[in-house]
This record gives sequence, structure tokens and C-alpha cells, in this order.
Amino acid sequence: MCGILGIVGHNDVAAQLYDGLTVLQHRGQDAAGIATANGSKLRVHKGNGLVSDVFDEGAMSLLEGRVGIAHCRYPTAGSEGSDEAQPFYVNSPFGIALAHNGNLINTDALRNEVFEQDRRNVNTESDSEVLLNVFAHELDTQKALTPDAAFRAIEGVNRRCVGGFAVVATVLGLGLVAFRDPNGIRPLVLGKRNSGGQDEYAVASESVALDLLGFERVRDVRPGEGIVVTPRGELFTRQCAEPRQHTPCIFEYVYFARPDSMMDEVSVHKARMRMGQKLGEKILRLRPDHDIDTVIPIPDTSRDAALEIANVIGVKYREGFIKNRYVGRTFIMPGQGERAKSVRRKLNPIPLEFRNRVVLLVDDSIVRGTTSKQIVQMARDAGARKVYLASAAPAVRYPNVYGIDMPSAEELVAHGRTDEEVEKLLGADWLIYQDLSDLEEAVSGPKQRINDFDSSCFNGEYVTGIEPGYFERIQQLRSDEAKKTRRA
Ligand SMILES: O=P(O)(O)OC[C@H]1O[C@H](OP(=O)(O)OP(=O)(O)O)[C@H](O)[C@@H]1O
Ligand SMILES: NC(=O)CC[C@H](N)C(=O)O
Ligand SMILES: [Mg+2]
Repeated sequence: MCGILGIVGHNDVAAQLYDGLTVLQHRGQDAAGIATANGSKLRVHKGNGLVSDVFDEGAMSLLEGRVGIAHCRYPTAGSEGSDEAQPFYVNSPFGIALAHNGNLINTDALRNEVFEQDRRNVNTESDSEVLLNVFAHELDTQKALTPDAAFRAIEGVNRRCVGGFAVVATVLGLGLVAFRDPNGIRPLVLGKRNSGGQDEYAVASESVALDLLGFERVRDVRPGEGIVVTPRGELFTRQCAEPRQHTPCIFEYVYFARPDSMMDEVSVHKARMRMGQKLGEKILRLRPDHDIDTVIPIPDTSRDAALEIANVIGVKYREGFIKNRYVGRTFIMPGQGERAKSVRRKLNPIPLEFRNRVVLLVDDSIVRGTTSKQIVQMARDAGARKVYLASAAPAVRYPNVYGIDMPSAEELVAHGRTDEEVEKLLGADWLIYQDLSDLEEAVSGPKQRINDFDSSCFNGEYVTGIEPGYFERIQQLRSDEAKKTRRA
């Protein structure tokens, strides 16, 4: 899940883009980039690594301009190579740089179409470069360079591109352009700030980036909506697709987003607390006379839910695993070998919280089972009498194709297995999953802000439809095995 950010300010924006990216880092650890527009020049700097690795003073000083975009990458298409870091650039028409969060599912067909009909070459395996070329072609067919022209180009993108996409772009001579896919699968939020009596705007994957930079959260970009902000700070918005079912990705709330973000009017922190409440209630329903001594979160993401479970079932909450703050998120690492090694380097138990106790370990989700398998064993080794495991999300049984890199069903520990089989495989004495209806209610909240979700990795229902043969193709291209062969 990548992080994207775009700003139009009254002074150079590169330093703010950098700061904003640092709080979106949890969405992508593989590569980062910034593009700024200054008069007739577009400057791009990008590369592999964390935000702090990619930029130095020299690079930053070249990124001049009051309009800019930024990206941190977690690959879901193509390779992890630096040539697929974003933003991507095309020189025609006008000079466009673009950054994308999400994943297209008709990339192959579009790539051919773009080459044969639009006569544009896409030089990498990235779906985002294809998307940029579709946008560029659609803009090229317009008469003048105006917000209206950009909106018609976005209409073209919405017609042709299928999948999840939230996008920021800079177009020389026009300003900042942003849009969100017609189902609003990927998040995008608009912020505003007043500086010296003039308006400045930002759009970001998560509101936490707006908070940091002093922008007030205005509202979420609507599904299928386009936004243009000119270098003078004029804001234009328009609906660029027929309204469709709004189905934001539920996994953002489970795992991806920071708890201090608001997404589609829902606080991620509160959603996670409600997940804990519901799961706590389920535990009490199933085992009213449970023997749990302690609830222990698997840091970081499960903490909010774990604390609420402890409150509901009436036992102590204890931090039993200490997280090495210098190891990043393991789930978004590109290969299984690296992920597996990192869990042990990342988490270490405090034995006195386990010795002779019945512990309930809580994670936000169990995907490949990499984390929970090792953690259950660590809890046993630390002396736990019984180890129970609770997941604040239901079993992940189906691939995600809209921006989370879990393309291969075979790699998911719960795929084709019953809960009892997964329990055994993970070595837990009891495994308890959240029910999907409870998860959806937890995210909607009492105000029922969201009525439908993309919950595809839990229920196998894909809102865009999936062409026959698609899963087999991505499995061949993007399974861990395929990535390993590619790297060798
Ligand atoms: O079943 P798995 O394939 O192991 O995936 C699920 C785990 O991965 C994530 O943690 P991660 O270390 O990425 O980040 P976190 O520190 O935010 O929890 C998630 O929070 C689970 O702990
Ligand atoms: N996670 C994402 O949003 C990935 C964006 C894009 N599909 C890429 O692979 O670079
Ligand atoms: Mg985790």
C-alpha cells in the first residue's frame, strides 16, 4: 500500500513533502520519490529505500517549486527495482509527473491499448506507468490545458482503468491534479491551510500527513472525483465518473493506516477499539468461563484492539513483546525469507509476563501466518502454560488485487483450511477470529459512516469483477516463488 501526497503552496513545497512522507512511511518501505514543478521545469528525485535514505541535502535543494507530489512505495506490480520507484514522468503532453497508490487489474490489456492505439511506450512493468500514459493520452486529446480538460482526462482514466487507484499528479502549466477510483477503494483526503491570507491545499493518503503539515482536513476525495489546484491556489473539483458503490478497502482499518488517521470520516483508532470490543464479546460468548490470565498484543498494530479485548473480558493487559524500533513492518517486506527472519529480530518476549500463565495473544490479522507461528512458539518458550491467539480480522482466505501485495491464495495460511487446521498449524491452543459482520460493523461505527466495503480478502467478492485467468496470471508473476526466481 503506497503513500501519496500532493501540495500546492506559496513557497517551495519539497521540505513539506519530505516531512509528510515520513508519516506515510508505514505504507511503503521499498522506495520513495518527490517531483516538483517550477515554471517550465519538472524535477524528480526517487530511489529505493526509506524516505530518510533516498533524500539528502543536495537532492532536496534541486527540488524547487510551489507545486509538488510525493510517494513511498510498497510494490504490488512489476519489480522492486529503482526504475519502478515513483513518481513517474512523461514529457508529453506538457510534462506530467504522477504517483499512484493502488493496483490496476487490466494492466496487460491497457499496456497493449496504450501502445497500439495511443502510440505510447511504457518502459517498465509498473501498472502506475501504464496509468500515467492513459492519463497523458486522454489529456493530449483535449483542446486546451484547463481544469476542465483535466477532468475530461480523468473521466477517460475512470473509463479505461480497472482496479484501485488514488492518484496525485503535477501537470506543468496547470498545477496539481488528484483523483480517486470510482469505488473509492483507495483512500485520499483533501486539506486546506491559510498562509498570509492565501489558501494552500494538500491531498494525502492519510490525514496524519495533513495534521503534521498544519493543513485542516476538509473532506475525503469522493469516489470517482477529480481535483485540480492551480499554482495560484484556486481549487476546482468535479465528479468524473458515474456514481458506483463506495467500497473502501477494509484492510486499511485493520492494518495499513495509522491509528491517528481519519479515513472516509472514520477514526482508524476508534475502529480498531471497536474491533477489540466485538472480539472480546465473542470470546465471552464462546467461553464465558475462560481461563485467560493476560492479554498480550503483538506490536504494533494490534494494540488498540488488544486493550479493548482485555477490558471486555476483564483480565490484565500486558506488553509481553518488546519491539525493536529499528525494524520496520514485516508484512510489507517483499520476500518470505526476509519477512520470516525479521519477526524474530523485531519482537522479543519478556519471560515474566508469560511464565505459568494462560496468555491470549492478539494480532490485528493473520495473513501468511509468518508472525503468529513464531510468536506462539516464543510465548511457549517463555514459559506460557497455554497460548491462545485472537485475530481482530477474520481469516484471510483470498488474494487482494487492489493494492495489497497478497496475490497468491496458496501463500495465505487460512486458504483452503478450516479454523481448526490453522490453529494446529500455528501451534495455538485456541484460535479465535473476528466475524466479518462484526469487523464491518466495527469500522462503520455507530454513525454507520460506511455501508459497503472492499472485504475481498475475507469473502472473495471483488467489486470490479475479475477476468477469467487473472488470478492464475498474477500468481505466476507475483507469488513469493516467482519473485525469488526473478531475483536469482
Ligand atoms: O500473518 P502475517 O503474514 O505475518 O501478517 C500479519 C502480521 O503482519 C503485520 O505486522 P507488521 O510487522 O507488518 O507491522 P506492525 O508492526 O504494524 O504490526 C500485521 O500487523 C500482523 O502482525
Ligand atoms: N501499494 C501500492 O499502492 C503500489 C502502487 C503500484 N501498483 C506499484 O506497484 O508501484
Ligand atoms: Mg503486526
